[in-house]
Amino acid sequence: MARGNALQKSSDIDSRFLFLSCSDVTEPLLVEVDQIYHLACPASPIFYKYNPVKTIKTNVIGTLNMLGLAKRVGARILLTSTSEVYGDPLIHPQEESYWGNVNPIGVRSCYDEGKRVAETLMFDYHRQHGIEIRIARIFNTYGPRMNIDDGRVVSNFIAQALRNEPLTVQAPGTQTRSFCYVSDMVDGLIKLMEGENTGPINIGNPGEFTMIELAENVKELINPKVEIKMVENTPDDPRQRKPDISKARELLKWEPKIKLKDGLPLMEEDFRLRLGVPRNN
Ligand SMILES: O=C(O)[C@H]1O[C@H](OP(=O)(O)OP(=O)(O)OC[C@H]2O[C@@H](n3ccc(=O)[nH]c3=O)[C@H](O)[C@@H]2O)[C@H](O)[C@@H](O)[C@@H]1O
Repeated sequence: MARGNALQKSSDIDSRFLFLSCSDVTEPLLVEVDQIYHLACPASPIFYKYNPVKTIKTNVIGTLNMLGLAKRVGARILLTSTSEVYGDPLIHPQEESYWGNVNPIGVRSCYDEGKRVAETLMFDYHRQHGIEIRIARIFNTYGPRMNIDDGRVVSNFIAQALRNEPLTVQAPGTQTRSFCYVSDMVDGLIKLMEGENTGPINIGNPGEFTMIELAENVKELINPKVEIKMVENTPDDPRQRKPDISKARELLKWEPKIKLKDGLPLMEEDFRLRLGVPRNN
């Protein structure tokens, strides 16, 4: 639990949590904490590309501020890095020793290179100041309570199927992703924080799907009549992505439990409620 100035208790959410009003990781944060989960920065490409300067500030200045806080109070800090540090990967599946294939000046760089700098800062503070660090490389994650208009592929397809709108597969549709259910992800992050390994450690589900396969799965599950439409893609979209999770299995004794075919209906239920589309519609 955090204590400090600018604290505001939330009455409508779990009483174990306190929300910090005026909190922005690009500003110094004066609180007392034992552990820091540094999750900051939007992860949806639409959102992180909307204000790329703010995205890279969050990754660089935000990480410096969180490391400064960790140093001042002696806290352990976990950074949620990303599979995007591997860029458009030339080895498959991706293991942590791979240095990646990233465009340093592309439209995704604010996020990809931002997270790469964040990893560098974590290790520099660890080596120079002895800060206890943990780095997770998160692969695509989905689940209930995701923003309906988040813009990422799983939420897009589910919302489109429920609204009876075409599922927008970005060309060529053969690009792959590996989707991890949110409760598996949270479990992996807590195990990493509580364990003895700095990482980086891949946390993700190695089940790999093309975007056409994902669209077909969603169509079959939610709306067999919906159209699948090929649309233009955005620059630098990685062509393949699948985590090698040997390290997570061995060092954290963690592996995902929920397969995509079991996780999608849980997300569908939540989206139906929020979009007001009952099952018999
Ligand atoms: O979900 C995540 O956790 C990841 O989301 C993004 O990575 P990306 O894989 O590009 O996420 P999406 O926007 O969901 O795209 C995945 C694939 O689906 C395709 N897509 C997306 C949206 C859509 O409507 N249709 C569609 O075919 C994209 O072209 C891409 O190939 C972030 O950049 C990652 O850091 C983050 O870890």
